[in-house]
Parts: sequence; structure tokens; C-alpha cells
Amino acid sequence: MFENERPRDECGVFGLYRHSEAATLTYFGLYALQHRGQESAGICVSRKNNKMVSHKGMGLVHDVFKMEDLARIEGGSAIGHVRYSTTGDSVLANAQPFVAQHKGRAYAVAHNGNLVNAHKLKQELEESGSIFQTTMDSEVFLHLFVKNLKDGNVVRAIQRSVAKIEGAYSFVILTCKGEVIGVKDPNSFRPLALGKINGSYVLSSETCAFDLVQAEFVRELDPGEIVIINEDGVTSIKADPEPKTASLCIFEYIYFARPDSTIFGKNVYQMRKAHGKRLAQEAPVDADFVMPFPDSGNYAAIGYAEESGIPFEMGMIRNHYVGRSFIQPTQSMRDFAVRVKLNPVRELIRNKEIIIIEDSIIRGTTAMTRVKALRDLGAKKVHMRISCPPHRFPCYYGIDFSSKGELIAASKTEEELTRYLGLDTLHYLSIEGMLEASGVENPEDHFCKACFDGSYPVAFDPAVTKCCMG
Ligand SMILES: O=P(O)(O)OC[C@H]1O[C@H](OP(=O)(O)OP(=O)(O)O)[C@H](O)[C@@H]1O
Ligand SMILES: NC(=O)CC[C@H](N)C(=O)O
Ligand code: SF4
Repeated sequence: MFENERPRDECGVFGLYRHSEAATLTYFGLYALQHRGQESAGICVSRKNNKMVSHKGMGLVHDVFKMEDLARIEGGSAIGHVRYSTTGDSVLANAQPFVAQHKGRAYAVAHNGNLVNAHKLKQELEESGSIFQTTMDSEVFLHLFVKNLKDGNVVRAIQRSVAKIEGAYSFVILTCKGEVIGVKDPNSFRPLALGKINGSYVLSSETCAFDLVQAEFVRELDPGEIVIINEDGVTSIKADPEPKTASLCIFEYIYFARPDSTIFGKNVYQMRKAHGKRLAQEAPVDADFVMPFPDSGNYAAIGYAEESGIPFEMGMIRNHYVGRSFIQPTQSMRDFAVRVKLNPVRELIRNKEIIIIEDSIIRGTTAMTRVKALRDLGAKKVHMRISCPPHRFPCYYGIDFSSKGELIAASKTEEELTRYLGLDTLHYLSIEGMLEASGVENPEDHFCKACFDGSYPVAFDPAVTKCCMG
């Protein structure tokens, strides 16, 4: 894991029920979700006679799809996926949607999340004769699904299959009849929303994709809900019994989701700003200006500046032609990659006291090299404030930092980190501050925050690694 030693983005899913431009709109949907996965992209479209066509490739959405690819698969219902791997290698065979044929019928699934018992289930399935085509956790679901499809009842087969899997899943499923089905795990780790477009329905990881395709937001799926979109409209089947406590990934707000999206009932921009305001209350310090490490730090920095009354400056400029995460094999190349991404505005920095707002520190590469750059330009004092608590524990639910050794805050105290990063002062947002500023009732029963406090909502086998399915 962690070749680039940075948190990797995670997957985005999109689905659209019967539309003359289903493939093109799904392409635009994936474009809007690109920040969730930059490894591979794919679209799968239903056809008459229980068939499907798909187009998948490694890389970014605009590299994978040419206009002629979309024209070739246009029409029907469509589902799409942008991937960043959490289980299984980054190879074309693992690009999603994953498609399977069963008794002359095709089914496809696009998955955001991570199944913590996939390894065990795969062993059981192989014992009973299943042959796997990929090394992804997501494939296990489709094997269970076809095994449970004996009487041809798709919804019952989904219900029986989700009863077996554990962990995080927001699935978008396409059946050979063109039905589009959304499924959310009972903990609701990852977002998934329903929208309406020209009398048809659409599903997306984030609402920013609805804005792009001009769909109207209807609602988010509930924990454990299955939504079936077909010629009868939308049918919802609630989990039985209904889940009591959700564990929505709070790190979606801090880093992953786009600020123009509304997830889990709250706008991401406003949540980040509220975290920044709280950070200003918890860790005030005097300075000439507040500046973010863009992009994800921008919104908490606005909140910090507003609350503290200290001016806001964009002291560091982000190169927009570099992705969020990019794999570099050596430390010197990683340092170079961060230099490409973030460059200081030198005229602003000399002799100034600065407060940097950063959304998170994972390995510390960004903070280390960019603080040094500010020092080299003559900054008088450099304070850093982080708009989330220290990352001390790995994530097993769909974010790819699954090894404690890579998390710099797992082995260093705040004081040690201050020295290591060359800062005058460093403060993280407290766990209580993060939860209280979120503005939800009973946040302890609402969010997953396991990477900060180690209280994991779903049990997992720590021996299971990213490559355990190979
Ligand atoms: O401590 P590190 O290992 O350097 O990781 C943390 C950095 O990585 C992320 O930036 P990223 O480029 O992924 O996304 P962004 O442009 O949305 O901030 C995050 O916002 C931090 O800046
Ligand atoms: N980040 C994700 O949501 C990844 C989905 C799935 N576990 C995969 O590795 O493809
Ligand atoms: S462990 Fe952290 S990143 Fe993973 S789901 Fe929980 S809050 Fe999100």
C-alpha cells in the first residue's frame, strides 16, 4: 500500500436509468467525481437482449473516453465508476464497473467502499467452485448475488448478499433489463444520493455531479437502504431491522468530498469553514495573515480568518494541472511532486508571521517541504493549524491509508512534530471540537472517526491487507 505515501482519493459511482444520452451524462457525472478516484474509469450500458456494453481504461476520465467511445455505447441505462484502489492492484482488470454474465444475463456493479470480510468470503466461494476474474473485494458481491439469484428475484438476491458482506459499500448496480439499483451499507460510511433528470432518475456519490448534468437533487439514501429504479419509478426497500447508529465517514467532510457537494445532509464547504472557526477558537495565535495549503485547506482557512479577524491571503498557489494524488516512487520525487503542486507567492512571505491552515497531515511530505519553502523565503514565524485531529489509526473502510507506520502522527507527539516540521507552533482540531462544530445532534452516534481515536464501528481482521485477494 501507499506507494505515494499520501491519502489516496477513493471511488466515485454514478448511475442513470434509461436516457437517450445515458453514456454521455454518466461521463459528465464521472468528470464531476474525478476527485474521488484517478486510477481508472469505466462506464457500462444496458442493451436489448439482456446484454451490456462497457468501456473502461486506466487514467483520468477525459483520457479514458473519446467521443467515439461514448457514441459506441450510447443509450439504455448506464452506470459508471472512477477508482482508487483499496483492495486489489491498480490494473485494468480491476477497473470498474465489474461485469458478470450468468445464464445469458449480464449484471454490473460499481462500488465505493471496502468490504472487510471479502477475503474470507472469497475463500468460501472458491471452495464451492467460483472462479475470480479480479483481485478486488467488490467482485465478491457479484458472486454472492448470482448464487442468490436462483428464483430470479434480483432484489431478494441483493438482500441475501448484503446480509453476508461486512464493511463499507455504496453500490450502484445495473441489471440486464436496464434497472439501476443503489445500495448503501447499514453504517452509511460513504455518501450516495438520488436525483431526477428529465423524468428519469440518477444516482451519484456526490451532489456536485447532479449540478453538472442538471439533475435535481431528490434525497440521499438512508443507511441500509436499497433503491430500485425501473419502469415503475423508484422503489425503496429499507434494511430490516433498520440500523440504529450510522457511522458516516467524517473524513469525507475534511478532505475527500468536493466543497460544492452536500453529503450526509450538510454542505462540505460550510462544514470545513465551521471546523476552521472552531480551530481559531481552540488555537488562537497572532500573525500577519492566515493562508491555506490549497485546495482542501482553503475552506477551513476562510473560517479561521473570519473567526480570528486576521486577514486571509492565498500565500501558496496550487498548480491545477496536477492531480490530488500522484504516485512517485522515491522520496526525492515525492518532494519534487509537492513542489510542482504548491508554490509560494514570494513577495507575500518575507518578514511575515504566518498561520498555515491545512486540512490534514498524513505522512507529512506536504507540510515538511512547504514549510521549509516559506522559511527559505524569509517568513519570520510559521504557525500551523490542522482542521482535523491527528491521524493515528489506519482506515479499513475505503480510504487507502491502511498502515499505521505511514501515519506521521501515530509515532510523534505534537511537540515532536512541531520541531520535525520546522514550525513555531502546531495545533490540531480536537475530536470534541470537530464533532461539536459539525452541528449534528449526538455526533458520537453519527460519525465514524476511527482514524482519529481507533474506535472502529465494524470489526475487521488486521491481517487482511490491500493485496490479500491476489
Ligand atoms: O501529509 P501528506 O502525506 O503530504 O498528505 C496530506 C496532504 O495531502 C492532501 O492534499 P492533496 O494534494 O491530496 O489534495 P488537495 O489538493 O485537495 O488538498 C491534503 O490536503 C494534504 O495537503
Ligand atoms: N476506494 C474505493 O471505494 C475502492 C472500491 C474497491 N474496494 C476497490 O478497491 O476497487
Ligand atoms: S476510519 Fe477515518 S477515513 Fe476511514 S471511514 Fe472512518 S472516519 Fe473515514
